Amino acid sequence: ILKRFSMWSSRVFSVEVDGAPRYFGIREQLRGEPVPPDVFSEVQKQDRCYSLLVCSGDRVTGDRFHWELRDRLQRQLPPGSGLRSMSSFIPDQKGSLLKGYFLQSRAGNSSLIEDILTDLEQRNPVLVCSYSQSEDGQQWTQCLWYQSEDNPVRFCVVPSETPKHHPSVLNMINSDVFYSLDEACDVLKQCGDIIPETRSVLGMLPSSLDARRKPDFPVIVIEGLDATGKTTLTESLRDSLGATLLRSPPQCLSAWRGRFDREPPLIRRAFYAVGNYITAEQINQEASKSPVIVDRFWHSTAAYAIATAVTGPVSNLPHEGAEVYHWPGDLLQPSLVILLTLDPEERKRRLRSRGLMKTDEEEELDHNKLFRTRVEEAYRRIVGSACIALDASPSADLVLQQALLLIRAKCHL
Ligand SMILES: Nc1ncnc2c1ncn2[C@@H]1O[C@H](COP(=O)(O)OP(=O)(O)O)[C@@H](O)[C@H]1O
Ligand SMILES: Nc1ccn([C@@H]2O[C@H](COP(=O)(O)OP(=O)(O)O)[C@@H](O)[C@H]2O)c(=O)n1
Repeated sequence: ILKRFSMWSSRVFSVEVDGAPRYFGIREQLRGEPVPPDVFSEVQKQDRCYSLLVCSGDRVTGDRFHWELRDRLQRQLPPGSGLRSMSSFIPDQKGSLLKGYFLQSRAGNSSLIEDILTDLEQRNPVLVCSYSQSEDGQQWTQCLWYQSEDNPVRFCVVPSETPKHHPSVLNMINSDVFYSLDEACDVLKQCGDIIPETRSVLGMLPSSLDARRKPDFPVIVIEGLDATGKTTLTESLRDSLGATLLRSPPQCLSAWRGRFDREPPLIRRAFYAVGNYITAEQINQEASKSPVIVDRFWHSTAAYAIATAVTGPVSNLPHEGAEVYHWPGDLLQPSLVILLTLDPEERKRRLRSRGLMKTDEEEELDHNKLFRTRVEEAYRRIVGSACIALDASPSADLVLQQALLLIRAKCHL
């Protein structure tokens, strides 16, 4: 059966299944040489390629398996083989995204890869297809790898149109970014057996949450990348305004933060989302007595989640105004959000001068300019409680003065 197997831009190809195109996006290399412009044209005839997609019906176990699989493949694949993250999706259809990996084995080590795949297939729900090239190099055969040539889908690699939405956007709502407390709690509740700490985290939620109650005093959130000066400014604002200083995630969750930072995005972001709701309740209580200053809140949670889920240039981000940038309907909205902006070199200098251990994410922010640009742009696109950017490069005292001017103008303090 000859099927259209179309290459989309540089790293996505599609196979028409029952007349509908199912796209396969090879996103970024995890090991081996950088992903060539046209991944299939670089494959030598004697090489074998495999697409390996996690199809678990339960998203918590599926996300955790996908997360663990990456480490396992990076450790076990034979030298010389290529490993790249891969997604399969139906263009612009929400919830259609399957995440997985694209393996390329050099001649001679296919059997090693197939031993790994056999073991995986027996233990977990994965869809594995193998790809082989025809002698003339014009055609490819895709088939379920254990069926070898039993059910081949033969196809040609031809250019195809670009779907409107980047695949990572399709499953973002309430998987990478949470828009209600219930959605975030549902994910943590599903983890109860595998991560006992979730019960303690959920136990920190107040019995009644009135997150949307209008606070009596102004609530000012300070946002920004690591080492832009949030801690310094929030502490000075607390002293200058006689305000209460809170942060998200709240102090009561700090014992479990490291544990959830090791989890896949679905679980990690649910943890930070619940943290925002606990902080919102603390804000409500404190803002009945004095102004409240908050160090990070929902912007941090949403901007980092969106920028992590999407790879590549800023143009891959969901478009401005997309649903993904909307403030959760059940979460307190601050009176003002100040986004500290800083030149990357000055930020690195401050990071070094502070000397604290860098988290993986901070490492990523440092050497991955694309990621940093996506975070900064995602911050700016969030609506509901838009950010006002404030240049954090002057001295700490000058930044404080600028922030006080903004607060007095916007919050009449
Ligand atoms: N306006 C500023 N000018 C120079 N250095 C600053 C300024 N604000 C903060 N710093 C220093 O930069 C480092 C990071 O500041 P910090 O407040 O911890 O940032 P964040 O909380 O955003 O990570 C600290 O060593 C701090 O003393
Ligand atoms: N409300 C929040 C706060 C932090 N976070 C996450 O935690 C990271 C910041 O952790 P951090 O320890 O560097 O924060 P600070 O050192 O800036 O306080 C962010 O990059 C987010 O990924 C979040 O998702 N939601």
